Amino acid sequence: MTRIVIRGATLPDGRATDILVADGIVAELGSGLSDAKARLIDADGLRVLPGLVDLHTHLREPGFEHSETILTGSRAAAIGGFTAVHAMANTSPVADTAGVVEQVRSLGDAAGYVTVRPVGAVTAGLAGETLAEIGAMALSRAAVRVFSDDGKCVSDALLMRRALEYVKSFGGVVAQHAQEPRLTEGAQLNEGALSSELGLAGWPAVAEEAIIARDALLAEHVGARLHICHLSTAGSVEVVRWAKARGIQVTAEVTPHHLLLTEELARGYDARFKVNPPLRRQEDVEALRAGLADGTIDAIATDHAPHPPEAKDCEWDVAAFGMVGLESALSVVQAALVDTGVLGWEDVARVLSATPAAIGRLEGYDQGVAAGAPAELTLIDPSASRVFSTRDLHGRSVNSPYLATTLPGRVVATIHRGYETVRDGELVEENEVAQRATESREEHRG
Ligand SMILES: NC(=O)N[C@@H](CC(=O)O)C(=O)O
Ligand SMILES: [Zn+2]
Ligand SMILES: [Zn+2]
Repeated sequence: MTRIVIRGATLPDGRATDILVADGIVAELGSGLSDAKARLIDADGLRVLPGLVDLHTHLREPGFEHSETILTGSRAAAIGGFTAVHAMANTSPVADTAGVVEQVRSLGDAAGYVTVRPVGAVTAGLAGETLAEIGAMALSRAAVRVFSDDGKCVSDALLMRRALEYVKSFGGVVAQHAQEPRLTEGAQLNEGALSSELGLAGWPAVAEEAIIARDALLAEHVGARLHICHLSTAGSVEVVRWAKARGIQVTAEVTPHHLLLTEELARGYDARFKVNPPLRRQEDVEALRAGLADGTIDAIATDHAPHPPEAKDCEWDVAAFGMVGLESALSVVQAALVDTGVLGWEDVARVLSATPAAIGRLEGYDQGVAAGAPAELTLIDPSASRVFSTRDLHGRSVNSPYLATTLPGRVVATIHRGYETVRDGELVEENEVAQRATESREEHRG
């Protein structure tokens, strides 16, 4: 197994340390560490973070491999500093049975860049009519804990109640895409002065807030865990704050793009900025940042949503909703939150690693960067700056809203299960990573 010495890294809390990685774990922290057999990484000026965990990634396989595959999406994740992702269920076939989630999980294991944890659908075929095989997916080898019809809202209150009752029995969580369907028919962008001016159908904040309020009350009634996907409005932050004060088991995520970008970008009709939920107003951005800072919002999740050029290089009203986000997430978080003084790096470690792992019931991420923890680490250079381009995108799709803009920070190395997936700022080659992944699985079996 690979041994790695990271020399002179800065921990999230600002202390400097060397780190010895051996046998898949963080073996030792301290100064003057050396090991004749180890690979040496000079981390002078670099910040070490616990491996990032994404609660909300669209990997598109099976079924939409021209947009992304489990391998290409895993590579995009690794170069973004992630060591685990939760793969959304809106594939074809839908991830609504044990067979599909086990396939997703094992393709992720074989690729070896990140831990791929499948999200199970709440309803069969995402059709919103009958429950999916929730129990079978939970008991399967994929051990699914997060269930979501993301892309669609579980709008039927009785089905939502039944799903919450079901997941409660094994400590799972329902992750809701909060969008009241009747209030958002044909919606193209945030509802307000801009949607009127552009003459496009608006997506009102109340369509999100009403579902969050309803589901928080259902979660309270059932005594189950509820998670809210991609919170996007100031009102949603207030509703979640109220629900938490009431003791309801609700958690919420926000995307990097909703923390940085606003609806004004829709003016150019460039469909790279078309996303669901839509980009909102500057007031909403401010409220989302404040919600993260005060703990109302628990996690940042990318909602990486790859789409091929034919679905994006077209008129705004027929273009697909969604933007890629894995490769840019940490830079956008630095720009929106760290460089603006809203969060420190310890907070970043919490909202991008420990808390999303806890919500997904993913083990090994509760200790942060500490001796004895699994070797899931990200080394970043916060002083770097780059004009973001397609060369920075490693998935199959290029629908990034950040192309040609300057973003701070850069991932220099990512370590997953004790081996490098990113080295000197470049992805480690596929065969090498797959080989290391196989070795690591064999060691853990033996
Ligand atoms: N976010 C998006 O705009 N699109 C997502 C679906 C979703 O997250 O709701 C997709 O699957 O493309
Ligand atoms: Zn969604
Ligand atoms: Zn999504």
